[in-house]
Amino acid sequence: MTIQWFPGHMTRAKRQIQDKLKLIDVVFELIDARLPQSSRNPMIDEIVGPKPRLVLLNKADLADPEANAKWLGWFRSFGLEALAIDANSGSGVKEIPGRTKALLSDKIERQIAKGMKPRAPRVLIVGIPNVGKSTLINKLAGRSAAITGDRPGVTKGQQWIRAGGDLELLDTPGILWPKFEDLEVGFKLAATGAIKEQVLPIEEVACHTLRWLAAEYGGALSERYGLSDIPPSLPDVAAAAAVLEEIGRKRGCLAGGGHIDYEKAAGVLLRDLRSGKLGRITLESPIV
Ligand SMILES: Nc1nc2c(ncn2[C@@H]2O[C@H](COP(=O)(O)OP(=O)(O)OP(=O)(O)O)[C@@H](O)[C@H]2O)c(=O)[nH]1
Repeated sequence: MTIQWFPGHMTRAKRQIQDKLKLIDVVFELIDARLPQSSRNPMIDEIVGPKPRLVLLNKADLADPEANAKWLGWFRSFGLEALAIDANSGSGVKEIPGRTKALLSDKIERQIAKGMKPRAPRVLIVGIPNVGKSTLINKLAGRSAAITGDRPGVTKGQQWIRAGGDLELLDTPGILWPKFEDLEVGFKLAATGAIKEQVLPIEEVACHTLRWLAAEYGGALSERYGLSDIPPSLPDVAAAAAVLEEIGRKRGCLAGGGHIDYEKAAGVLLRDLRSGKLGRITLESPIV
């Protein structure tokens, strides 16, 4: 589902999350490991405020392992606890309850000092559409998933999900808008499937993607499509279109009259990127 974000929607989304923050102990900020910058909400610090937060780089299985390590270091340098996970397979997910408790250790110690039995931390998962929020909820809940019923103060219809004995999750995650501030960000979000490709012309999305890929992963491109060496810098969209044409030719994406069907070629490239067939790829590096 692609949401059309207008200022009114953004204000409402922000307000809904801030209402839920009153009920929880910790926020899991889910971002796409392939686009840790562009898949973040630009107002996230303001929205979450001082509430403890765990940043989860999801889809880490599709992202470049070296880049994952760099990004984790980058988040930690800003004092944010961060983990790389794959909510689909569950890799890294087991570490989440322990990290959550570590984040809340002061609060837990205070409860113990008062003779209280520390309760399971209450969690809200937030992130942009399609980043894997529902997949993570299901994975965390696993077979021990149990809806614990309405509690006072919880929005009508909203429930807590018990994840093992360790966490309680609000069943409806907070949906945030991504960073739309420039067209390049839009192209990256479309390339990874975070926004529907119909929003932007697919050939343009593919050409922009080829420019990023050539810079960092030219070898993977040449290998996958049997292309001769691609220069690391494709100076403009026309140069990228020439590479797309070559991919189309190699893959038999033909329109009438022996012409290349660019739309088809773009579809091949983007499907390969999203499914990991081009290898593990991250489309942006931390700015240091
Ligand atoms: N490869 C990979 N795919 C993932 C991972 N997590 C989620 N996905 C896939 O990403 C897609 C979106 O996942 P969802 O859990 O529906 O995402 P969501 O954030 O709940 O989406 P909305 O309901 O649109 O807000 C699904 O096809 C998942 O299978 C992951 O860690 N790795």
